[in-house]
Amino acid sequence: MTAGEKNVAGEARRSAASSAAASPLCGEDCLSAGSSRLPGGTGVPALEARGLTLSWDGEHIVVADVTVDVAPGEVCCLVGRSGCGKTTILHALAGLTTPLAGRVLLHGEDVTGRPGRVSYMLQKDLLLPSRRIIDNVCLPLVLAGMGKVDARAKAAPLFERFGLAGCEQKWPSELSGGMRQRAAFLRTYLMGADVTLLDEPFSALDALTRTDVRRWFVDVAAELGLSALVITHDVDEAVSMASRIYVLAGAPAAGEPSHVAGIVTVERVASENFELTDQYLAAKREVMALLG
Ligand SMILES: Nc1ncnc2c1ncn2[C@@H]1O[C@H](COP(=O)(O)OP(=O)(O)OP(=O)(O)O)[C@@H](O)[C@H]1O
Repeated sequence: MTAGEKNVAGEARRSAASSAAASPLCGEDCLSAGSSRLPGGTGVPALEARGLTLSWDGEHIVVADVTVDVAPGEVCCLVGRSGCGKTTILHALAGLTTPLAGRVLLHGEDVTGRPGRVSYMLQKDLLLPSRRIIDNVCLPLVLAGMGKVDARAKAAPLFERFGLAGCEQKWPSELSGGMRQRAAFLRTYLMGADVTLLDEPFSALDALTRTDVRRWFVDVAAELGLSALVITHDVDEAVSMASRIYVLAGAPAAGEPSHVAGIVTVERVASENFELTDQYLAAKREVMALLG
C-alpha cells in the first residue's frame, strides 16, 4: 500500500467511525435486517439506559441517574440546553465510556462500556470528498471486508428509498446539504446495527430543507422500523421527529448535574404541516417549560 493509499484508508476509517461508532457490520442479510427492526411485541426496549451517572474525570458529575428507553421501532429525542450533557450521554450509550453508575442495555443485553453495538450519526456528514457517493455509502461494508462490487450491489437498491436515485456516481460536493445528510444516514443504516443514535442530525441545514428532511426521516424510520434516539438542543427538531421527548435539565459546569426533568409524549397527527398543528405547539410548549 502506498503512503497515499494508507492516508485514504485511514481517512476512511476515521470517517466511518465518527459517523457510525464501529458497529457490527452487516453480513449477507444486512438489507433484510429491516424485518428484525420492526416494532416487536416483546415489551423489551431496543435501547435502555438505566440510572446513568456520568463524569469525565470521576469527580465532577455531568448527569445523574438518567433513565431513558427507546422501544423497538420508536424514534425518541433527548433534548437539553448546550452543555447539559447530551454528548456525554451519547458517548455512554455508544459504549465509548463507562458510567460511574447505571447500565446500558440493548434488547435487554447489558452492553455497558462495549462499543460497536449501535450506529451513530453526527451533525456533520463527514462524507469523504475524494469518493463518489456510492463508495462513501458502501464504506462500512468495505471496511467489514466485503468486496467493492458486492458492497455496491447491496447499497444501490436503497438509493431510491433514501431520496438519492441518480446520485450514485456523484461527488459529495455535487450534492445539496439535505442530500448529503441522507447519504450519511444511508451509510449509517448500512452499518446494520439495531439502534441508531443521531446527534443533531439535521440542525445545520437551512430551515426549509431541514423541515423536509425531518419529515422524510420520520417516514423512512417508520417504514424501516428503525429504533433511534435523536440528541439535540433544538426543540423543533425534537418535536418534529420524536414520539417521546426526554427533557434534560441542569448546569453541570455550575456543579448542578443534569437529570431528566420530564418526558413529553408527542401526539403525531397526519398533516401536511404538522409543525403548525395544535398538537405540535402543545408538545413544544411542554418541552420549553421543562427546559426552564
Ligand atoms: N472530553 C471532555 N472532558 C472533560 N469534560 C468534558 C468533556 N466533554 C464535555 N465535557 C464537559 O461536560 C459537560 C457536558 O458537555 P456535553 O458536551 O456533554 O454537553 P452537550 O449538552 O452535548 O452540549 P452541546 O449541546 O453544546 O454539544 C460540560 O460541562 C463540558 O465542559
